[in-house]
Amino acid sequence: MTGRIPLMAGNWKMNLNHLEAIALVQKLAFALDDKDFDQVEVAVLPPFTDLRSVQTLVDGDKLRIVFGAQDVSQHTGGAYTGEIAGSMLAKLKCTYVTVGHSERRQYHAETDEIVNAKAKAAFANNIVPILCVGEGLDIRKAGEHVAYTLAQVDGGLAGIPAAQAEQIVIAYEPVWAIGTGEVATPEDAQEVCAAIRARLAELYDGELAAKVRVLYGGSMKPSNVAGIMAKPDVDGGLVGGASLEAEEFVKLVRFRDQAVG
Ligand SMILES: O=C[C@H](O)COP(=O)(O)O
Repeated sequence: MTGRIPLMAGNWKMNLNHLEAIALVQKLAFALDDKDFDQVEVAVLPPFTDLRSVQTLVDGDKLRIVFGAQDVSQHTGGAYTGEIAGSMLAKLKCTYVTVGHSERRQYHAETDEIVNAKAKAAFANNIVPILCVGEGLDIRKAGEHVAYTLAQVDGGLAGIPAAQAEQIVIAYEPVWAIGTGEVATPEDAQEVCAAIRARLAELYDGELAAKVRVLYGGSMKPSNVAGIMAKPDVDGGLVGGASLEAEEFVKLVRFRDQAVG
């Protein structure tokens, strides 16, 4: 984690309405203190319908929690019913947006080309993409997980210049570990996160690779966070289920206080 500030990002997925969103952010703000925020960047990624409420709360109370969206259109605007443009997210002061989450790839047929276009749409609006990559169970069983994940990294970063790539966050999320309770071992997470960093060094250079934060996601919880975060190439977590309860998420932010499971 050399020189990189860990990022703990709560991906709320399709959970919590705007009132529940306000309540959760207030609980997090109450529980976390400056020492936490000095050591870890804390982000929430609520559904689109919550973003304005979260922004108003964060701005009004000058909270150190940052926020972002779970998806962005590859288009800039116009006749794309149901889509949300990057400029709209920028207007709400989103810091981050996830692109290529496995649930988008699986249920919405998002290809690497689309994910790449979405990453570019985010950068065009000064929003940092959290590029999600990771293999399914069949690929892991076949021993192809590193190659498969790196191909997604290549596809997601195609044509993205170094000045933007150095800001990106990459989240390694083995699909078989998402929402299943089946967590990857710290060694599994380290293997792929290190391979992602090595690929960044090949695509760009070592200095850039050393700056980029690579997160792990998949059934991260207080009982396993310390072991995973102890690995040198894991710089944080993209957390689903455990980000919906303030008490759990605060424990993940305070990963240094948790016992190694
Ligand atoms: O984006 C978050 C991941 O999909 C992990 O979700 P999970 O923590 O519920 O397994």
